[in-house]
Parts: sequence; C-alpha cells; structure tokens
Amino acid sequence: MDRFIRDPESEKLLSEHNRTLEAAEALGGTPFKPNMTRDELLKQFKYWQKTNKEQSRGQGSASAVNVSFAIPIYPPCLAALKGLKKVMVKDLLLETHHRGSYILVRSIIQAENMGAVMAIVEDEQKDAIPLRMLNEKLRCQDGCVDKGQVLLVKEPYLTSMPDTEYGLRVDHVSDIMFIPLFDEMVPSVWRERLPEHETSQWMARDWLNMGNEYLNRGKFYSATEYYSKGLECSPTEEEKHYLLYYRGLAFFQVDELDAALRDLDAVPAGPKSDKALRGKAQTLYRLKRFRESCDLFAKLCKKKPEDLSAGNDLREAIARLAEQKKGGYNFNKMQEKASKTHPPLLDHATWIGPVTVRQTKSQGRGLFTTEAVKVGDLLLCEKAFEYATEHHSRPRWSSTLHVNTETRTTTRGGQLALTSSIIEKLCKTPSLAAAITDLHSNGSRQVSTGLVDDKPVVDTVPFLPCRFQVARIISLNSFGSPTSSRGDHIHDARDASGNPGRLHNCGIWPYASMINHSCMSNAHRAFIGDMMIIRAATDIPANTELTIWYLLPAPENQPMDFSHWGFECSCTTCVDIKATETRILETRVRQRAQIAIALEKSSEYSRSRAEVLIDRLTKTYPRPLEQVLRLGLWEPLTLIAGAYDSLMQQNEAREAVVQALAAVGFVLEGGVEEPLVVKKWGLAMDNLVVAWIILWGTLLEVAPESAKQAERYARMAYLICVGEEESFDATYGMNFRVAREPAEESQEEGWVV
Ligand SMILES: C[S@@+](CC[C@H](N)C(=O)[O-])C[C@H]1O[C@@H](n2cnc3c(N)ncnc32)[C@H](O)[C@@H]1O
Repeated sequence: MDRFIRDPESEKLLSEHNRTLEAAEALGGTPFKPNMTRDELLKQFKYWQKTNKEQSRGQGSASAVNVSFAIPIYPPCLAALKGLKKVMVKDLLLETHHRGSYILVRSIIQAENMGAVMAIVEDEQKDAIPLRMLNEKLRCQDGCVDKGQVLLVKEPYLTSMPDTEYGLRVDHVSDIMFIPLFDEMVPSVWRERLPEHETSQWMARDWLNMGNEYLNRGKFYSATEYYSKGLECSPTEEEKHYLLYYRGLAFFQVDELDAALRDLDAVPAGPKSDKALRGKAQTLYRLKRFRESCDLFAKLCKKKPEDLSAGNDLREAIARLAEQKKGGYNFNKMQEKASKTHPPLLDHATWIGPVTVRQTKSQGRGLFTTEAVKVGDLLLCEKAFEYATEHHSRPRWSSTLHVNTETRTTTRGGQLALTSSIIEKLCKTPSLAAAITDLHSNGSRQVSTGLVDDKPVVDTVPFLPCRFQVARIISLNSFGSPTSSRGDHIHDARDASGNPGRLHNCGIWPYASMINHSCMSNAHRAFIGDMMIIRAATDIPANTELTIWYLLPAPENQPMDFSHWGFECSCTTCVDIKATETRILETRVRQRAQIAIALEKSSEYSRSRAEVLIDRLTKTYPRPLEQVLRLGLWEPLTLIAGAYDSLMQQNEAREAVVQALAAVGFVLEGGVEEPLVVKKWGLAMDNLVVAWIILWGTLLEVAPESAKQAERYARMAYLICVGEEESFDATYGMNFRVAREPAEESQEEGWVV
C-alpha cells in the first residue's frame, strides 16, 4: 500500500503545522481587515505565477520539496442556495466557515494552477481577496478560470494561506458554482459589453449557435450551458436533435460520461444519428461496459461496412470483452506499452478470476478463492480506477510531501493528486461513485445527500464527493506502485543495497482493495503500468482467504506497525516477535549488520566470520521453523550464497540458498541425490528469483534434472513477483546458462548474473 514516512523531519513538519493551526484557531471570528490592496494582491499573484512556472520547469531551488498540509476536516455545504444569505468580502470573519451564507465574486485575473487553482477575485463592491480552490481542475470552465468568470462560493471559509495573509478556501467541489454570464444572478455591471448581455429574446437556435461557437473554441463546459438553455426554449425536433447531440459530444469531451450517454441516447432521429450511435458506443467503452459497446459498434459496422474506424473500434471492444470474460492478456505487449507511455495507463479490461468478496470473522470483508488454485495462477488482473504518477523527468527531491495532522502521517508521492483526480472523476461520472464509496473507510461517516442545487446529478447513488471522505478512503485503500514490477525487479537485482530509486506512483484498484494483510501472505501483487496482477504465491485450497503484504515484512524483526490501517497483524511471526525480548531483537539487528559488513570483504576469513554470525543469528530463533519463520535470515543467507556462487563454491552456495528458502517457508525435497521438488511454496521475498537462479546454477553439473526443475521454479518465482513470465529470458538473458553450460554458446548478455 502507500508509503508513510516516519522520520524526524516529518515529525518536525507535523509539529510546526500543528502550532500554526492552533494559532489560526485562536483568531477565529475576528473581523477580516485586508492588509493588501487589490493592486498589491495582483502584483503578488503575478510573482507567484512566475515562481510556479519556474518550478514546473524544474528551475526551482534544488532543495525544494513541495509540502502540502491537510487542514482540519469540515463538511461540505448541504444547504440549497435559496436558503443561503449573500455576504460581501467586508462581512467575512477570520478562520470561519460562514455557514448559512454565500458570496458572489468574479475573477479579476486568469487563475493559475499552483497545486490548487488560485485566483484573485472581487465582489460587487470591488473588494479583492485571494481564492484557493483545492482540486478545482474540475469545472474550472474547461481547464481554467478566465478573467471575468463569475463564481459563487457556498458557506465561504476564510482562512490563512501560505504566502499571503487570508483568503477564501474551497475544499469541496460542491461548494463552488461557476455562474454563466447570462444567469440572472450576475450583476448587470459584470455583464456589460459582453455579447451575451441581452439574451432574453433568444430562441433555441440562438442558444444552439452560441453553444456551437463555444464547442468550436474547445470551451466544452460553456457549450453545454448554452445547449441546456436551448433545450429549455421549446426547440423543434430538429433543434432538439442537434442540441442533444452536441451537448452529448461536449460532455464526452470533458469526461462527463453519464451525461454524455444520457444525451446521446436521447438524440431523436436525424442527420447525426450514426454519429450519436458511435458516441454512445465510445462512451460505453470508456465506462467499461464492453458488451454493450461491442453491440453498438457491431450495429454501426453492419450499417456502414465501409467505415474502417468503426471496424477498428469494434475489434478493440471485442478484445476488451474477451479480457473481461476470460482474462487472456498479452503481457509482453503490455510491458512494452507501459515502458513507452507516460503516464503508463493501459487500455485493458479487468478480469476477476476464481475469487469473491466475503465477510471475514474479524477483519471486515476479504477476498476468498472460489476454487482450489495452484502457485502462480492468475487470480485478478485489475485496471486502476484512477492512477497518479510522479513525472519521470522530475527529480526526486521535488516530490510532494503531504502532512496530515489529523492522522499524524506524512506521505510522499501522488496520494494528493490521486484524491483530486478521483473526486473529479466521481463528480463527472457519478455512476462510478460506488466503486470508491463502498471501500473501507474505518467507520468514518460518509457525506451523502440528494441533489443540492443540481450539483452532480446522480441518479442511482446520491453522493456529493466530500474531499475529506475520499481522502480517507484513498489513504486506507490506495497502493503505491512502480511503473512496472519488472523495472523494480531489475533495479533490486542490480542494486542489492535496497536503495529505493524508483518513482512512486499510486492508484486505486477497488477489487484488490478487498484483500486483507498478512505477513504470511498467500498471494502477491505485481504491476504493469496501471494494471495490477495478483497471483497465487502458493497452492491455495478453495474458500480460503487471500492475503497480501501492505508493508514488506520487516527485516528488523520489529512488530510491524499497521496503526495507520487500525489493526495489529496477528500472523505467527508478528505474534512471536511480540513475545520475544527486545534484547534479542536488538541482537538480531546488530548481527545482521555485522554479517553484511563481513560479506562486503571478499576474504575467506570474512566469509567464515559471516558463517559464524549466521549460526549465532539462527540460534536466536528458538521455535521450530514449522511454527515460526525466520525472515531475518533471508538476507544474510542469500548474500552469502551469492558470495559463494561468484567464487564457484557451489556446494556452499547451494546449502546457503536451501537454508534461506527454508527460513521463509519453502519446504524442499531432493536436490542432488533425488529430484528437486518444492513441497510447499514460501513467501515471495525480494530477490527470490535470484536465489532460485543461484540454486539452478549450483545443480547444473551435479544434478542436471534438478537444475532444470530449479530453472522452472526460478521462472515461477519471476511469474509471481513480476506478474508475467514472458519477459524472463529478456530480463535475465542467456548469460547465466552460457556460464554454466560450456557446450552451448551464446553472445547474449544478461544483466544480473
Ligand atoms: C484495504 S482494506 C481491506 C478490506 C477491508 N477488510 C474491507 O472490509 O473493505 C484495509 C482494512 O482492512 C482491515 N484489515 C486488513 N488486514 C487486516 C488484518 N490482518 N487484521 C485486521 N484487520 C485487517 C483493516 O481494517 C484495514 O484498515
């Protein structure tokens, strides 16, 4: 799942932010007396714009880290506009949510996205104030808030802001309304000199024409507003045909898929009927309703066999339907696509294998097998509901830190961006809301209501996405992910230091989010772009709960900390660690460090010393392996196996690998004398593939059949860890074989061994 940072620096940030919040709270209710004039605000805004541009071009200070702070949770406005009283800037109070009120303002400068959308706005009395709209990419009239845009903020919240003193802050999508200039709420002084200032006599056709003008300029949201007005003016059947078709098209362009489908479905017969049909098929495809999409594309192809692009679309829809039904994926192509696309969003369908969601005894819902599965079997291949990436060209120092004093957590990476884009998606396509709102939220209350001032029209799920609710769900259910597990695998195998040199993407995979944690997990996740692949990490009987790792089992052997998710792991290892004296745990940490230091040197003496230390470390685990695994032995044993392997001391290398595998739960039989058999698969540790490859090499001369079997196991480990097996040869090259099979020759280079 996501990475949480616990270090002195983030603790310092948390404490500082706490103090700021307390100081702000003390001022609550004081009347607002602006310190800056309108001109000073505009000047400051232009300075921000300049700095923001420099930062996005990577010219900011090399030590800069974007830090964002979560503010105390507050609910969105649930009152209808007609029940709210209008206030002006001069009426505002510091650190106050003006419940029961609204403010009407207009932007006096083109807004800029500076993490949040920032603008300077004024009221009718020309009093200016900064406005910060968190997450307001959505509905920012086609990606931006133009100068002159009229905005209505419900229950405005005046609070202190970074780099300025006070400003209006909007955290909930439903708390802000974009008011078209023809709306009667707009004061006449703000309408003067605009073509729309006199629209009272307009007929449906006038609204249609104006809508088309906006559509052609790429102002899709504005276009929909004009078409909607046209539809209110008793249009003829022909006008209705065009109004609905073009409005559907505009909604499609801005990803308002429910609205697009509704309009395109309602288009009366006319010249655009085929195009409407096509738009519907495309919308259904984007809603992942592949069966219906196929049917419509097929209908279109039948009507117009010469339409090649409809034929192509039909083929793609059929391919998605096949993936959805049967789970047949071309993983090679997926890897290739993920490596060439940024962000790595792959156009594939989700396949849900032999698994189902059921209630567990004490851990809420869980995912269970519906039939017995074998190690490596594909259980689930899920397309991310939403996915956020750090840009590959951005240096790591500029990645975002998000400080949350409520949960006392600091997170790195894209969680904030993920929350924003999910809120946007839910507002645009409310029929998808349940995928998120049904996820685990640790019992927090969900803000749920019917329509309020026509804000997102939701037919089936009355839901106003509350930023904080979504943020909490995301923090409990999102997964951090590499762009591809293969890339991570290559990185780990090359850099045994364990330095995490990877990008930190994150996403939400709702079905996979049903899987609970166990350090003794029986399933493993891997990623290709935004597709998550879950495979069985061992043979699993039917009706068994699947578990994965939320955090890698700690090599430190400290009890694992899952307080963020509100549980304590009760696996045998965690229970054993809790029962082990701190003195012993500390000894283990020390011994492991000493082993690593000894193995940095390549002398025989240092290897013997490492052997002695490993022996001592083993003795700190008094309980038999069948009862408690010895995860702390994995790294030392695989390290020493690697050291022996590179010296061609194959008996020693083999012995160390076999011990390492046993320490993490593998039950092996045979090897040199007898055929090698894995009786039971253990944990899918980092470097598991390399361990199997070492074993494979040590068996080549002494037991060729067992070596072949070890190769199969190496491939199986790769399949579990990387998600697919097709790229194994390309990843490891043939060097390994060549080194050990003198009869065959090859020039191909491997990169690991
Ligand atoms: C991503 S959700 C997993 C699905 C969740 N059980 C549900 O009902 O939706 C994470 C939450 O599941 C629960 N959970 C996961 N693993 C657990 C474990 N090993 N023991 C107890 N609770 C666990 C915790 O409440 C945690 O916050």
